Amino acid sequence: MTETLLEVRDIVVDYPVKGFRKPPFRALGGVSLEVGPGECVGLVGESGSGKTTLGRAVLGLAPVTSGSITYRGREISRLRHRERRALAADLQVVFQDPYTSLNPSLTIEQILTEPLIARKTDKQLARRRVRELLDAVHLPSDAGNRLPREFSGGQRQRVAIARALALDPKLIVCDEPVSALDLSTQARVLDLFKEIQARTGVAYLFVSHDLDVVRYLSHRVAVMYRGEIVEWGPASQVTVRPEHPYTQRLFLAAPVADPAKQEQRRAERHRLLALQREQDEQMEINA
Ligand SMILES: Nc1ncnc2c1ncn2[C@@H]1O[C@H](COP(=O)(O)OP(=O)(O)OP(=O)(O)O)[C@@H](O)[C@H]1O
Repeated sequence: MTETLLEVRDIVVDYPVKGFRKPPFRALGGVSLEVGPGECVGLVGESGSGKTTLGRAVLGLAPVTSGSITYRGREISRLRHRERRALAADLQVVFQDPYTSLNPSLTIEQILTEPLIARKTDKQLARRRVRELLDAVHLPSDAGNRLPREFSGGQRQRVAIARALALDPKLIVCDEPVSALDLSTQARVLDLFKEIQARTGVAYLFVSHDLDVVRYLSHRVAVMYRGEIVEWGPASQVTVRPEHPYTQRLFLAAPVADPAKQEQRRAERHRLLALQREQDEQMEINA
């Protein structure tokens, strides 16, 4: 990748903590990565490692204490509301839960035309665009007249993807977009993400706790642990020959087909995680 679309440099995010004079909670402790045009960067790590926070920081939804986020060379981490709205065509998001991310009282057509109408797109053009979008995510053309509750989880996620695509974005932050779906639906939605990327050249910052998902889609992978990126590089390297001990442990946790091997991995992982916790606790005591 020669050009950089998104560049995150030393981002620190502190969440305020309720309570008198309580110090804020540092969710990201100086994180850097980049995403090239048309690239998929996978973000993996256990629950609480800061993946969602990083995605939210890119979208302007997390309180950035320091560091910079540049999109096509422009600093975007502290934009005003209006400037952020102007950027919405380029930066989009698909959330985890297709059951709560769509307005239940709007038809699919209304959901898909909303961002277009907000950009003053002519009504007829908007209608044509809805048909294109439904086609792009392999939903029938009459889906537009129906409500979200008439669709399965996988179909709803297709609607959410169509909505994200409505304004031809350059980058989509995908926050665990398949983890609420059953396995066979997951595979079909992942194929759709791949197909759309090949056709439109959109880039993804793809957050997932599932290494197989990340391995399948990503060109580069960042591994997060306790608010930091502990390993970053080409997917072929990070997912096949991880160098950082934490990544190696994380990979041991990934499910495998053979139950005996799975059990062996599980025991090994428990041992390593217990060891890690002990070391972390010791470091905290010493600090
Ligand atoms: N709004 C918030 N206020 C305070 N703390 C928060 C907030 N959002 C997240 N955190 C904390 O920041 C840390 C990172 O959370 P984050 O959701 O980014 O992790 P994650 O890796 O995406 O986890 P998961 O996979 O469970 O979603 C966690 O300890 C979490 O409790």
